[in-house]
Amino acid sequence: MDAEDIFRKISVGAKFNKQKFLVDAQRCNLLKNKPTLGPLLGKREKSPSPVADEVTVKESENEDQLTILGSIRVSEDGSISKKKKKKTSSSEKEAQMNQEKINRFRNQQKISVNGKDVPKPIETFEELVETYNISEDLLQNIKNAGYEYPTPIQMQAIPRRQILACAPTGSGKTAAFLIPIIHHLKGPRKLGFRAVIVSPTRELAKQTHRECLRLAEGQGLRVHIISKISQAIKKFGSNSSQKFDILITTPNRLVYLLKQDPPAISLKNVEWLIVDESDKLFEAGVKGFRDQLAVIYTSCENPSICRAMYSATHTPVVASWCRKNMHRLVGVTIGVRNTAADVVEQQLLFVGNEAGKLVAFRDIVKKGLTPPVLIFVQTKERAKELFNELIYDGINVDVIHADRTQLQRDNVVKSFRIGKIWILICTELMGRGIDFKGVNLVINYDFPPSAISYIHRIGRTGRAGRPGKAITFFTEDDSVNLRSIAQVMRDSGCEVPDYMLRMKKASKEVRKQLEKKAPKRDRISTVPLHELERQKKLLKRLKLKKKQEKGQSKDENNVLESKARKGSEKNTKDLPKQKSKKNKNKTNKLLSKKASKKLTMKKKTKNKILRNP
Ligand SMILES: Nc1ncnc2c1ncn2[C@@H]1O[C@H](COP(=O)(O)OP(=O)(O)OP(=O)(O)O)[C@@H](O)[C@H]1O
Repeated sequence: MDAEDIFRKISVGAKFNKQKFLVDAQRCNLLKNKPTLGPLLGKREKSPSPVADEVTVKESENEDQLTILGSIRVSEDGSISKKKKKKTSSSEKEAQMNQEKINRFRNQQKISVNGKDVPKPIETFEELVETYNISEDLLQNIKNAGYEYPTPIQMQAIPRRQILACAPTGSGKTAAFLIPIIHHLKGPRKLGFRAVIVSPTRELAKQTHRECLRLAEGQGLRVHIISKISQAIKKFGSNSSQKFDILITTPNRLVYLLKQDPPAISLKNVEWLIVDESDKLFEAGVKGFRDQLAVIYTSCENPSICRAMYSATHTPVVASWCRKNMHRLVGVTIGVRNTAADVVEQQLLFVGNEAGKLVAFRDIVKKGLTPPVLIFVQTKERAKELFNELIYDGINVDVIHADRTQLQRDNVVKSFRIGKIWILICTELMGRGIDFKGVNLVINYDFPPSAISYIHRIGRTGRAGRPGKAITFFTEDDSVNLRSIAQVMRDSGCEVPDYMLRMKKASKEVRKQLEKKAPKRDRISTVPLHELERQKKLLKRLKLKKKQEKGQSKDENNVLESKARKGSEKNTKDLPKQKSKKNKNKTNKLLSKKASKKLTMKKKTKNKILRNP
């Protein structure tokens, strides 16, 4: 048995540092003489890098031996000798054993970490009291929320560190960042905001606000959300009492306040900055918030600030920014990055063409559908069209999109939460973060613009470990992202036809284009086009007629008004001109009183005359 055979036997399943191994292999002349090791060494033709050369020199004193795995050494003649074990102290041994235990636990929970001195994950919430000294009240709030055990992301993220966290949809990321904030702020102060949480939509900000109030109950912390800008300017400005602690906001509103002259809010005492849905907020362009995030980032001047980025999806842009800018960063990933929650049963449904979608949906309804259901479409126009179709089907349906007023949006969300609405048609606006408990089915009526969007959309079901289902309609026009979405499905254990995975990958440019601009689709309507045109014309004519009628009655009113004005002008010749409507009315009342007095006087004198001719 030669060195190579021994190496093969003992290296089954081991991970190698190619660079280091290259050096060792060279030392034993394995590279020159034994080409069979090629695949393990990567591209063999390449000469070792200067770093490798350096290592070769340093390790030259061991030239007669090839170190393969930690404690085993192979001499040139092939015999194995046990490396003299370095004497380890009992405390070192204990530390080693503890680390092994931690690693085993992380493996069980599918937690992977990177960074230096990563804190030990907690196994129970009670541990937070013992190890991190969190208050019994906070622990009680956690329990009152119904959280018995921490989820994997909570296990690893609650111990305070700057963090880049990636964990599946519905896995409890919100509490993972709220609990450490509530604990570390240690009650109210008069320093202005000390924690800022940025969310991409107002709906998500409101939801996080609610969760924060629930977890911070009894702690005295003042948790705010920016509802009305005008109110916020007065409330948080420099003249205010600075009696606020946590702010949950969308980037635009906060930036608006920061850009006032003088700024209507100060972030100088912020100790925590949380960027929720970080990959969304890092997106540049009209749909992204990158510039706004930069303004917020620079306004948080506190040098000991702790920043954390959370999302269910990981993008290299966020990761590289964090690596460059966040000191002692800890990276935490739960499960496999960029996969859908594995509790969601996913299905792709070929519907032929646009008209086929309505047929397919009605078919699903016929077979029986358990509400609540979310239906995603690509634009607000299509959301309105689909709503107009389904409203006549006798289904309890409503729609939410950016064109609806804030009050309407709030009411729809509320109604859907309490079960008043069974089916909610929505756009990408509701794709991220929204936690509707118990959504049974997500229908992607329009194909998602990217695999990332797909993961978030279908993540509205299957939350907190509950099962869920997602059906995605597709037509021949949806081939660009079919492959990547099929891959996401396969990665989370769903069956997909092989041909989808073999499809040609669309170029990055084409995919980006699709993300920026939704593809053109036939309108959603069962009414034939000519009938639709006829209805449109009819509606136009009706509107015009109404306008004309209004105009006519306006003209008539104008004539009457001008007559009345002339009359009153006569009576008010000696009065100063009245400006406001209120004053005008007062004058008219006064005049009419005077007139009626005159009239009664006249009548009285007339009667007198009549009585005493
Ligand atoms: N430890 C826990 N035990 C049980 N349920 C929990 C726990 N932590 C959070 N939850 C519940 O899980 C649900 C999902 O949590 P959350 O909204 O924080 O998910 P998320 O990871 O932020 O999802 P998304 O990526 O979609 O934003 C919520 O209803 C929340 O109340």
